[in-house]
Amino acid sequence: MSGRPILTAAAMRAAEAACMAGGTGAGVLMDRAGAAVAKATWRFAAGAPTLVLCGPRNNGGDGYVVARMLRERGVDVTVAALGEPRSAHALAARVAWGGPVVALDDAPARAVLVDALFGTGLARGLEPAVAAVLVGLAGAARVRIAVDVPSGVATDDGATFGTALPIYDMTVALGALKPAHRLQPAAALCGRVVVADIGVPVEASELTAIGRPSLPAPGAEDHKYTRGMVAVLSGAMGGAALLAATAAQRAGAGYVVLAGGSSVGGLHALVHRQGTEVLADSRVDAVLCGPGLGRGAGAERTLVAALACGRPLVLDADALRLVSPAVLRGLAVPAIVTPHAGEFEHLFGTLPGSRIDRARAAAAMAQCVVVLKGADTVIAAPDGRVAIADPAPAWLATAGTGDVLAGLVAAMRARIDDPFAAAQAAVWLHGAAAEAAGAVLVADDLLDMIRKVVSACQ
Ligand SMILES: NC(=O)C1=CN([C@@H]2O[C@H](COP(=O)(O)OP(=O)(O)OC[C@H]3O[C@@H](n4cnc5c(N)ncnc54)[C@H](OP(=O)(O)O)[C@@H]3O)[C@@H](O)[C@H]2O)[C@@H](O)CC1
Ligand SMILES: [K+]
Repeated sequence: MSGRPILTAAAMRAAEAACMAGGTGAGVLMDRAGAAVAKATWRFAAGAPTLVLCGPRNNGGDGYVVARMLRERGVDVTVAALGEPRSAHALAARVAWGGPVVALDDAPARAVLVDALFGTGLARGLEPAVAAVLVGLAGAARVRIAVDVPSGVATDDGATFGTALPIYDMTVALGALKPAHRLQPAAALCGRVVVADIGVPVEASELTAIGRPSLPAPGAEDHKYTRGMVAVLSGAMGGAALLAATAAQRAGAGYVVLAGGSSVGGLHALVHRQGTEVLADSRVDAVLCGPGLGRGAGAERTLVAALACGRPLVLDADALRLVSPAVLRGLAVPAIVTPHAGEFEHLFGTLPGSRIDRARAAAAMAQCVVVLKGADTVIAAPDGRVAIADPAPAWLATAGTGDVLAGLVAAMRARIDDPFAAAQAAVWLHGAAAEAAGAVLVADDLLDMIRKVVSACQ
C-alpha cells in the first residue's frame, strides 16, 4: 500500500524547478496545465458557454491557456481578469489568448465558471470584494471548476482565511495532490478532485494520501492465530468495547478476546474472559484499550496492565485521558493512539501549525503512531511520515464509530507489522464501510459493511 504523494506548495515548486532544470520550460508546463483543465472542463461541461477568471500570476496564466484551448474546441469563452498579468508566463499566455478581457467586476455570469484567480502562491485571504464577486459568479453558474486549488484557500493547511468561498464541482490538481485537497475546510470546497499529470516527476513524498490496503485472503497454511489474535480490554461501559471487538472480528482477526469488563453478548465467536490474564498469552498480536474503559481506579489498573504487557498497543478514548506522551515514549513497542481533536489536545497540549504539523509533532514527541481523527483524518509516524485520508462521509459523526475504528486498528495491527501501515489500512476500511453504509448510519451498520470492504482489498 503506497498512497499517492501529497505536495506542499514549496515541494511542488521544487518538483517543477527540477523539471525545468531538466529542460522543460515553464511555458510548456503552463500549456500542459491549461490543456489538462480545458480537457476536464470540456468533458464535464460539454461545451457550454464558459467564463474563465484569471488572476495576476501563474494560476491566472493557466486560465488564459484554458480559455484559448476551449476556444479552439469551439466553446463560447469569456475571460475576466483581476488586474494585468504580473508574471512573464501569465503575460505570454494572455497574449496567446489574444481575445477580449473584461475586468473581474464586469464579468458576466456564464453556465460554466473556471476559477484561475489564485493557486499555490496565495499567501493571504482574498479581498472581501473579490471573494464576493467570485461567490456571486459561482452561484450563477451550473458548473464550477477550480484550477489547481480553489482560489482563496491556503495550499498547505487548507485554511480559508475566514472568507466565504464557493463550493466547486471539480478541482483539477496540477501535477499532484496538495494538502488543501484533503484538509478541511478547503477539502469540502473542492468537489471531485482530479489530478492532472503535467509531466513533472514527483519523487517519493513523506506526505501521502491513504490508499486502498492490500489484505490478501488467508492461505491454506493459516489458522486462527496466524490471522491475528486481538485482546480488547473492556471496562465500565461494555457496549463500546463490544463494538470494537466485533469490528476486529469482522475485519478478519482470527481470534478476538473481550476481557476485563462486565459485557456479555456479541457474536458467538467472541471469547469472553474475566480479568486481564489474557495479556500474558504470548499469542496476542494486538491489545486495544480505551473504548468503554471509564476513568476510575479499575480503568487505571487495566491500563497499567496493558502498558506493561509488551504487546503492540492501540489506545483510544478513555485510555488517552490516562496516559502521557512520556509514558507512550517509554513503550518498547510503538503504540498507536487514536485521538479526536479534543483528546489530542488533552494528551499533547496546544501544538502549532496545521493538522499535519501537529500530528507529526505529537508522533515524534510520543514516539508512537498518531491517528488524529476527524473529517480530515491525519496519521503520523514517529519518523515524520504522514498520511491523510480521503474525505469520509459526514454521517460518521455519530456515537460508537470511533470504537469501530479502534477495533479495526487493532485487527490491522495484529496482521500488519508496520503500525503506520496498519493504521492507514484501518482508516481506509472505516471510510469505505461508511460509504457503503450510506445515509443516517449508526455505528452498528459499519460492522455489517466491514466484510464487504475487506473483500474489496484482496
Ligand atoms: N510552478 C509551476 O511550475 C507551475 C505552476 N502552475 C500554476 O501556477 C500556480 C502558482 O502560481 P504563482 O506561484 O505564480 O501564484 P498564484 O497562485 O497564481 O498567485 C499568487 C500571487 O498572487 C499574489 N497574492 C497572494 N495573495 C493575494 C491576495 N489575497 N490578493 C491578491 N494577490 C495576492 C502574490 O503576489 P504579490 O502580490 O505578493 O506580488 C502571490 O505571489 C499554481 O497553482 C499553478 O496553477 C502551472 O502553470 C504549471 C506550472
Ligand atoms: K484557482
